[in-house]
Amino acid sequence: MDTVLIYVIIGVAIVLGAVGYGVSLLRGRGRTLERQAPPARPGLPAEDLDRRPPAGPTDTVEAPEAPGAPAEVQVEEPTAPTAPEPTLERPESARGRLQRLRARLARSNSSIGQGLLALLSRGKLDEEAWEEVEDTLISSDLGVEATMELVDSLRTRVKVDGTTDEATVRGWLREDLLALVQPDMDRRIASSRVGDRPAVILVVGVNGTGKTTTVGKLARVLVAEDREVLLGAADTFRAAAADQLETWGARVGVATVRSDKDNADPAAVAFDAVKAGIEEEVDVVIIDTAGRLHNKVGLMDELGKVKRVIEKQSEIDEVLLVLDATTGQNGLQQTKVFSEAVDVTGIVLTKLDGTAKGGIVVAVQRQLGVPVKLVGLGEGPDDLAPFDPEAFVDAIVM
Ligand SMILES: Nc1nc2c(ncn2[C@@H]2O[C@H](COP(=O)(O)OP(=O)(O)OP(=O)(O)O)[C@@H](O)[C@H]2O)c(=O)[nH]1
Repeated sequence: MDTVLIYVIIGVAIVLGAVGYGVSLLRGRGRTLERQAPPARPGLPAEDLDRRPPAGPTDTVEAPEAPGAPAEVQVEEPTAPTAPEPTLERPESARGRLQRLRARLARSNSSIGQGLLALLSRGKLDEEAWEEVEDTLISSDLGVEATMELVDSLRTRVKVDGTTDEATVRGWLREDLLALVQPDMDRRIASSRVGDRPAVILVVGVNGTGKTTTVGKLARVLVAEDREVLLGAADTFRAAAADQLETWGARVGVATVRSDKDNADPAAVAFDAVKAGIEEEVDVVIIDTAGRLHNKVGLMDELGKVKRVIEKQSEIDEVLLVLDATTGQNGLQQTKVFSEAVDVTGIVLTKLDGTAKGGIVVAVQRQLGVPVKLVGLGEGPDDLAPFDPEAFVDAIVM
């Protein structure tokens, strides 16, 4: 009986040993298969090819010749999976943007210019004709005061010179319009470090005017000028605004300081953004704010707090007010409240591509006493241009 038991134990031991060996073989094979699987290659768009390091020759290992085996077997060494390289866009440089967008400007404003030239070049300019000139200018949102100035100047010139030659009239119109646009205003944007801190730009305006988009586009303008930029998502009212801003920034390698909480305190986000900008020694911090503020008191309170909190660490170098050109004179009324809450230093006039009322440039500068510094001429990422009075007037009268 004992002998039988011993044989059984020996038999079980042999079977277990064989099973264990088999399992270890399978495991080892599994590992080999994993290692050999080719790593997924991250796809890189064509324009990014120049950023890749030059590819080295493929490592090939010659297998020892085995009887009956093919002459040469190439075994590809598995390459370590590489993290996908961020593909950064190269924004268009600021110079020449308005020239590129001139056609859009001309398309929206040509009715003013052509209408005026047609009227002014008429043989005889009677009272009725001058009234039509006035109406055309007022309907372009130029404002009554500026319209009167322009018409008075043109009437005097026509009277003194006695000509209605089209080229001459065009020249006068160009000169007078340019004077109204005030070409001498300083339209530079504060975007360089001031001493040992970054420049700070606060962007304000009614909701839907294009603030977040403008902050994103402005970051691109500044990146193209080789500035190091940091964004602050202090529009905590609209949940998607921070994501939107972050996406704009990521496209050109610009970081965004934001809060993960909905309805976080915008002043706290603005504070953190400026703090990070100082620590990281960037050139400029741009802060987006919310526009949906129910009343004047709410607006004053919130923007006032954002401003005060930022100023605990740094001066604010630029307050850009974003205004939708298609809202015309009504939009202007709304913006007055903003200029009372913070000292606006420049205007961004968006959606100028969608209106035939380019006169709003003159009206807004007169009303707020600050220059239009940037104009939005489309939804494309590089459709924001520094405002150039001459190019603007040329697009109207040419
Ligand atoms: N055609 C045109 N559309 C523009 C321009 N600028 C902005 N937009 C569009 O305007 C819309 C509103 O832009 P946002 O940047 O979201 O507006 P916002 O002021 O940040 O809005 P809130 O966050 O709600 O305050 C978007 O569809 C933009 O693409 C422009 O210059 N031309």
